[in-house]
Amino acid sequence: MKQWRPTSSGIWQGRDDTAEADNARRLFQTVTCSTTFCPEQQAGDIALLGFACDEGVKRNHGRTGAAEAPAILRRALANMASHVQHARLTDLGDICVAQDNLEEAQQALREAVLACQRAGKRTLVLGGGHETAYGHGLGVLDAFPQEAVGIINLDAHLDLRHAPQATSGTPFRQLAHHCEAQQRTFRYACCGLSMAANTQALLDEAAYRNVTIVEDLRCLSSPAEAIAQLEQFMAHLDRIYLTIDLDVLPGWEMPAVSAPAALGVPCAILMQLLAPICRSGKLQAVDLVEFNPSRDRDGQGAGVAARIAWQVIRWWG
Ligand SMILES: N=CN[C@@H](CCC(=O)O)C(=O)O
Ligand SMILES: [Mn+2]
Ligand SMILES: [Mn+2]
Repeated sequence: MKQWRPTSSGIWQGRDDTAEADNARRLFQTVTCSTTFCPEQQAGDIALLGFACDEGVKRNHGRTGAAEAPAILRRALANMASHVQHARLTDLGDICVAQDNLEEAQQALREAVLACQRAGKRTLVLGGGHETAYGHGLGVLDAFPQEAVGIINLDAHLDLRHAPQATSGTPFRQLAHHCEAQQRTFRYACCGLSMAANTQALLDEAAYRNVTIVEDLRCLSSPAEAIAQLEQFMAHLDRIYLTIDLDVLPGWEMPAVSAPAALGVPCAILMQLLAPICRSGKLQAVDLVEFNPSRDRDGQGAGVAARIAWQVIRWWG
């Protein structure tokens, strides 16, 4: 796979406490890394993939920098504790974009995800703008052709844009078209949506596609009601693909994105929404997208993003 590269040696590093106790381990000590892309030969329950891509955000007229996210997020995860309950991670490297060819990179991500899922692993993809979701989503749909696969997007934006080419604003419109072509039902929920950040045209498209919308205001005023709405959506699914656009968080908590949210759903509430999704027994794939390290402040955003990823891994185990 020409778009593939292994993770640089030296990324998974941290503080070594094992002289204190054998179980005083951190993720850098329990992750397995591979120098070739062979998911079926790797131990581990969760395949970690990076999508090193700026092209989707660039085409969507946003602030680029998301291509650096996989490396920065791995570094931020490396020093976090690895408990016995954790699902085990295997790092299967990055998919990169060659010569601005986003479509080719999304296809490479789709194939990599499918290979991981077929090898019995769940997939955790870090990086890129939300164009990551087209490749990741296709891979998950391919892996379970006969099952009801639902997408839960934690995001201020619907990303159902109509555009002449793929961007970070189009992935769910593209997945809807894919489902149509395959005569599959498109099952999509967007949670944390800001009405102020989505045009009437996008809301009309969402209504036409029967999208479940949980507004940011609902998440803030009544997390329990937001969870009930998500549980109703999940009840009809066999598998869940969860995609976390970090601009769902408030800008003060997550400055490191292309489009920081004025209001947003704070991490503490987001965790309450994540718990039932992660514990549903249906969660098959997760990604964290739109993280832009060049806009971070003192590593704050990286820390928040890594904590969310860590929590998913913990609850997934
Ligand atoms: N990934 C999607 N991003 C948003 C960006 C919004 C903005 O730049 O304000 C979108 O396309 O709607
Ligand atoms: Mn998005
Ligand atoms: Mn967004």
